[in-house]
Amino acid sequence: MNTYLEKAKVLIEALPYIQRFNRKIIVVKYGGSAMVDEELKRSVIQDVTLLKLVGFKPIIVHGGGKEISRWVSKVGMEPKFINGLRVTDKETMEIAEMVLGKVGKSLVQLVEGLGVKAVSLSGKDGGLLKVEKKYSKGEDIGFVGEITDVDPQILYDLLEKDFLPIVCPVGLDKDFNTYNINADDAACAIARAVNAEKLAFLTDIEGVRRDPEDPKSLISELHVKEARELIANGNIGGGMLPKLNNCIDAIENGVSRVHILDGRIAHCLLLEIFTNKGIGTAILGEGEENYYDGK
Ligand SMILES: NC(=[NH2+])NCCC[C@H](N)C(=O)O
Repeated sequence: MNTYLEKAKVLIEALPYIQRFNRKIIVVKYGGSAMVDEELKRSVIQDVTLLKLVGFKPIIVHGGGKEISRWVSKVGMEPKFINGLRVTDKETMEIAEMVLGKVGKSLVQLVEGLGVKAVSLSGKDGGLLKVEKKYSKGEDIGFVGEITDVDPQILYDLLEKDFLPIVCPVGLDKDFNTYNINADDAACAIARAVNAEKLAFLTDIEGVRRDPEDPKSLISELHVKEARELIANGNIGGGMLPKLNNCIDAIENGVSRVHILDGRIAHCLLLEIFTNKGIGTAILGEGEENYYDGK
């Protein structure tokens, strides 16, 4: 096939997806290596901006990457751990909130640079994320919150005005104290609350593996039922387990498809969303077939 035709084929493969996801909400959990490496960062932002410009409604939910730890040690604080979890005392929470705010604005800057209007906010804004204090095996780990309620109105308002919302996982409890939230949990809760068409996690692994030790055992499509079986049989590694549980939770609560993608691959979002085969793991609801037969 001549190369012009080949290029055209790549573009036309995207057509059914552009049609299908037009005006649909796609929540992207942005974290891991893709946040640290400048090249990758640019590629993620280009992808999300492109999704916006072809008519989807992306929402970014981001973590702080390694930036929070970096700033904690920069100000000379000793990180404290309980059960392997960092304790978020008042000072740590203050730094986390500052760093997350700064990360959000740096993403806004990149998106604006590509000609799309973006707004960064935290779960405090507009009462977006309400939390209660979370304990780890009964131990107090400080200002770490579990989401109890989501009010997505602020996101709808921003989307309606054509802004790209960029959310950091900080929320308030019933007494209006500030808490840090796990970014995966925040992305999942937001995707559920807005009935997102898609939720995509950018991670540091190719996707879900059939054998946790074998990088070549990537599962391209996984139905929730099979995902539950893999978990029950102990076939899901420690880091993937909470993610996969989040994926199942999202699918069971109205999100059509969840994607676990390798954020270390440049343009993983475009490769997943605009091709038939994708590059990561797509998790589908019961009885759902692939949309297209790949022809
Ligand atoms: N890992 C996979 N098998 N992905 C398939 C993706 C299909 C389609 N592009 C979608 O976004 O839904």
